Parts: sequence; C-alpha cells; structure tokens
Amino acid sequence: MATILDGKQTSEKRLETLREAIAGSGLHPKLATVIVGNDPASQMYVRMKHKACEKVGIASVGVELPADATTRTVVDKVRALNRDGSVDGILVQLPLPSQVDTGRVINAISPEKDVDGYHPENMGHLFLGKPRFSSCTPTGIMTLLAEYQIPVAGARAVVAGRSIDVGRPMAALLLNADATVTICHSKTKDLAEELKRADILVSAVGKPHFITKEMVKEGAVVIDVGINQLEGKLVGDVDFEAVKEVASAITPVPGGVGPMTIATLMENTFRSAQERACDRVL
Ligand SMILES: NC(=O)C1=CN([C@@H]2O[C@H](COP(=O)(O)OP(=O)(O)OC[C@H]3O[C@@H](n4cnc5c(N)ncnc54)[C@H](OP(=O)(O)O)[C@@H]3O)[C@@H](O)[C@H]2O)C=CC1
Ligand SMILES: Nc1nc(=O)c2c([nH]1)NC[C@@H]1CN(c3ccc(C(=O)N[C@@H](CCC(=O)O)C(=O)O)cc3)C=[N+]21
Ligand SMILES: [Mg+2]
Repeated sequence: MATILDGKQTSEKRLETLREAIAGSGLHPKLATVIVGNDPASQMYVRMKHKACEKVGIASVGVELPADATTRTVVDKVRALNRDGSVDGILVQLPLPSQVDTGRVINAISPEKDVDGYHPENMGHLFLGKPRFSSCTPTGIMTLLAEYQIPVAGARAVVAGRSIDVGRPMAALLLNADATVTICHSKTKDLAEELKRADILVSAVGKPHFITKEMVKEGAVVIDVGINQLEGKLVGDVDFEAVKEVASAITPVPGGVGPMTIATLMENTFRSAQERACDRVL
C-alpha cells in the first residue's frame, strides 16, 4: 500500500507559514487575476486563488473581460497591470478563448510580475537551470516531493505530457534536481514501456484512467496532475485504486497536486513583492 502524498495538508501548512512571513514583512503583496469569458471551471479556479490570497494576507484584484474580447483588449489590460506599481503578480487564467492569441498575451506580462512563470524569459531561466518564477503546478510538485523526502537526484523520472504549463516545466525542474528525465506525448512509441521504467511518474495528460496498474513499476512514486470529470466526479489521470497497490507513494485527486499549485502561486506572489521592494531600495 502506497503512502498518500497529502497535498491539501502540505499546502495548508505552507500557507500558514507564508501568512506569518507576510505579516512580519511589512509588505502588502498584491495579485491581479485576469479572466476572459465566463467558463465556470476557470471562474471557480480564480475564486479559489482569491480565497487563498485572503487566507495569507495577499490583496487581490480580479479583472473580468467579456468572452469576445480581442487580443488587443487583453494585452492592453495586462500592460496597465504592468504599470500599476501596487500589483506584484499578474495571472492570466488559461485557456483563453480561441480568438485571443495566448502567446502574445503571455509575452505582454512583465517577467518580474509573471508569478505563473509562463513568460519565455522565465521559461528560459528555468531551462538554463536558474529559475526565477517557475510554473506553479510543477513547482508545487517538487515541494511536495521534498516535503515527503522523496529522493529525486539520480531517479528515472518520466513525464507524460509536454504542455507549456505542466509537462515541459515539470521536466525541466526534475532535470535541475538531477533526475534522468524522459518526456512522453501523444506521438510516443511504446508509451507503457517508457512509463514502466519510471521511479517517479508524473501524468499530465488530462484523460481519466489513462495510467493503469500495468504501466507502473513496483515501488514507483506516482504524481497525478490530471483534473477530469468522470460521471460527475473529479478524478485524475491515474486509476488510483489499482495503482496505489503497486506504487510506493501516490497523490490523490482531489487533495494532491491541485492545492500545491495554489500554495505555490501565493509563495511566488510574495517573492515577487519582496524582490520588487528590494529593487525600489536599490
Ligand atoms: N492540478 C493542477 O494544478 C493542474 C491540473 N491540470 C490538469 O492536468 C491535465 C493536463 O493539463 P495540460 O498539461 O494543460 O494539458 P494539455 O491538454 O495542454 O496537454 C496534454 C498533453 O498530454 C499529451 N497526450 C494526450 N494524449 C496522449 C496519449 N494518448 N498518450 C500520451 N500523451 C498524450 C499531449 O500530447 P501532444 O503534445 O502530443 O498533443 C499533451 O502534451 C489536465 O487534466 C488539466 O486539467 C492542469 C494544470 C494544473
Ligand atoms: N494562468 C493559469 N495558471 C494556472 O495555474 C492554471 C490556469 N491558468 N488554468 C487552469 C489550471 C488548473 N489549475 C488548478 C489549480 C488548482 C486546482 C485544485 O486545487 N484542485 C482541487 C480540487 C478543486 C475541485 O474541487 O474541483 C484538488 O485537486 O484538490 C486544480 C487546478 C490551475 N491552472
Ligand atoms: Mg493546458
């Protein structure tokens, strides 16, 4: 039976530590969120982020733009937030509606305020092995592994998925932590065989029951990033009940990676506030 990696509890502990650090800092960090359209899932996530801000003492402003907003409108809004000296972090909730050019919007975010770590400059720092802001989900996963003292150096890590927000930065962070990293995607030959070699398996594919027991090596650590709806229930990518019998440790969904994502966003926002305060003094 696997150890359950409790992201909810770990995140609560980290948020409490962060609350104390912010209260003692004399700083007033502020996060701005931008949401385009009225997708209920996106609205729920943004609400969760604002709630976490409230918990730790980060001020937050929510910008809501209509579903038919143009790239220009979104970019102009981002630029206004770049100029607003009171804002430390800017998060543009993804996905954006199809008429909006996501790349141009992300490029418009000031890299100093890019607490999601999606800007090419921050991606570059991450891939060079010297991250400034690295995306919240992969960073939260590294925190969770560290919290449970799971060794990463030398481990064979296999990441399923190569998205900009999860798979790629996950692979970079694991590499920076000295794992031997394989990235799989929809064109991967013999996926099951690749996955079965993993000491640490991260699934960010977005398909329920995608990872079956047969794909997991005895004793592997299994990290489930997936958030999927199945028969009205929230499930990950991993067939949890079966895989927990072979894994040595596993994240549940809900209560695993998701809460760590939000805790990391709060930590990144405070760090941004600290660095911006430093820059003002210099
Ligand atoms: N818990 C959290 O905090 C977060 C959870 N999520 C969830 O994680 C999941 C993944 O998100 P995201 O990375 O944005 O997803 P994307 O849809 O952007 O990427 C999915 C990736 O999976 C790959 N893939 C799809 N089908 C297969 C297959 N049959 N075999 C191998 N690889 C495959 C795709 O390959 P290719 O590139 O070739 O198309 C792609 O790289 C989603 O469920 C999402 O909701 C996302 C962000 C945060
Ligand atoms: N710019 C941007 N940054 C993001 O970080 C970002 C994004 N866009 N778009 C969408 C994805 C998704 N994401 C999640 C965050 C928390 C949970 C989370 O806390 N989930 C809870 C369950 C919540 C529920 O009940 O549905 C859990 O897993 O326990 C899930 C998913 C961040 N994302
Ligand atoms: Mg995505």
